[in-house]
Amino acid sequence: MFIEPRIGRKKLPEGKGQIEIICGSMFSGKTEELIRRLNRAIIAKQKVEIFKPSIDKRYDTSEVVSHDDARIRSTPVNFAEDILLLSGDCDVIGIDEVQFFDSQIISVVQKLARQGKRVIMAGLDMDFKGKPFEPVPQLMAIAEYVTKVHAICMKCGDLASFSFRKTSNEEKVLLGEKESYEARCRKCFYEDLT
Ligand SMILES: Nc1ncnc2c1ncn2[C@@H]1O[C@H](COP(=O)(O)OP(=O)(O)O)[C@@H](O)[C@H]1O
Ligand SMILES: Cc1cn([C@H]2C[C@H](O)[C@@H](COP(=O)(O)O)O2)c(=O)[nH]c1=O
Ligand SMILES: [Zn+2]
Repeated sequence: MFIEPRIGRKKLPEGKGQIEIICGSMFSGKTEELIRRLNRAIIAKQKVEIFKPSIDKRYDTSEVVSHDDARIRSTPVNFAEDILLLSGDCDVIGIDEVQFFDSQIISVVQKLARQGKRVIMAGLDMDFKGKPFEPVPQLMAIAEYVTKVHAICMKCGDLASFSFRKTSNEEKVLLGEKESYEARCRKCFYEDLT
């Protein structure tokens, strides 16, 4: 389990922020882990702002919601730059579904960390073809802390790192949950990839 290197009521000094990213396949617990870290920051009475891309309307238009219905308030935004404008003087920033943001997200999170903020993101590291899902690989490179979580393969029960798409749609972005995707291990993913 991720243990915060520091937490408390004092603001991080200017320039001493940090970037954390939680990545993995669908159903691997990224959103649950993001909510867990944000709730602990709220308990520590830190000022927390949470964002998600406004295209993600799966379970709720404003809340961040896990597949198991864990929920936390959030602000939907259209562009990465909106996060800079809306984060104000908060201490901690949470961002879910970070794979759907434009490439500006990289400079945005770097600026926030240099302002002394703790930035915690969750997102898919690979798409339905098993290819890296930009901008997540670049965010992993600049993060101080990278956590990769795993789901359970729906075919064999091993650990899963891939998101298998069950429909023939070839668009990279296709919102969905269990009706359209299932978690798979490497073997079971490539066996059925067309
Ligand atoms: N194949 C699976 N492997 C693991 N958890 C699953 C699976 N299918 C459904 N779940 C549920 O999904 C929850 C994780 O949801 P969530 O945090 O939203 O994942 P993610 O954000 O990575 O898609 C688990 O606690 C579990 O209840
Ligand atoms: C693999 C893959 C997924 N998506 C979509 C499907 C879901 O709406 C989200 C991922 O949600 P989760 O919280 O990680 O379960 O992304 C997509 O658009 N394209 C893909 O290749
Ligand atoms: Zn498998």
